[in-house]
Amino acid sequence: MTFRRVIYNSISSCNQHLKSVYFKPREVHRCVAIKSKMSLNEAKKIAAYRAVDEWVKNNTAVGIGSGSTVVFAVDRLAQRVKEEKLEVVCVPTSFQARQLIVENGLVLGDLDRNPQLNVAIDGADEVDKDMVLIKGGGGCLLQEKIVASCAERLIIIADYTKNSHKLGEQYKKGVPIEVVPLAYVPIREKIQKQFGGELKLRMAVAKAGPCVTDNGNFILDWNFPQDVNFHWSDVNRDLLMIPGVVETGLFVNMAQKAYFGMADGSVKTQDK
Ligand SMILES: O=C[C@H](O)[C@H](O)[C@H](O)COP(=O)(O)O
Repeated sequence: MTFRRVIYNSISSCNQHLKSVYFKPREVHRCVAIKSKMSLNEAKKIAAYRAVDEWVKNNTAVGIGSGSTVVFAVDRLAQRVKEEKLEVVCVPTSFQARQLIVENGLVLGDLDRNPQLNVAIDGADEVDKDMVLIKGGGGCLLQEKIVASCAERLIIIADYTKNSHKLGEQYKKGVPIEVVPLAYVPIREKIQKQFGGELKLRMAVAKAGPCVTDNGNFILDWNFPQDVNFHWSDVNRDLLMIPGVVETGLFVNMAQKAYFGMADGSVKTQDK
């Protein structure tokens, strides 16, 4: 097995689609499984580039989100830092984000030294009409929410498949909920009883057993009932009251603006 194949196989037990952006287009063409993602990647790229161009200014601290769309944002940020000699400190939301910052030669910060960020730029699994987000499809919700809460603005970058009227319309994997491992069974039962739906312990892909987050926790993916009109702010608060729930992938009243890369090459924006 070649070194590149080992890397390809090892990318993310939690987030398979990251593979498509870690490999150059030339290599993507060779792999049938990720070839169909090309237009989505172009959509992610135009959204990410536009958001970085509009929101990252000189002498600022920027939260760097996680996932496949953020790869393009970091790429653009690195270009701008080089070309415009921008001074920007980047605070990561995951191990993946930390690696992206370091590998792109950007200045790595942390919340100890940069507790207040000018902006955080992050992806989302779904964005509804009220700008409520589902995040955590790649298992990075906890640090993402902390970093977003420290930023003056949370700017979302995504492709057109994330743009929904109602949560659950496009993203079918449910709301990720990060939980302390020893409590996952009682938490699963409590949520099922209180809200209905089904919760699945997220399993790792290239590892036996469950997906373990950067914080050493498990993830329950809550496939919530589609026929209930949830008030997401209340649901989020109630979920967080359950002992052992560390964080939810529901981001309510956090994002101010979303950029969606569209299939026709345009970028659609949505404001809170
Ligand atoms: O846990 C992962 C993060 O919340 C991502 O921002 C989210 O899953 C969107 O990722 P992507 O840009 O790969 O669609």
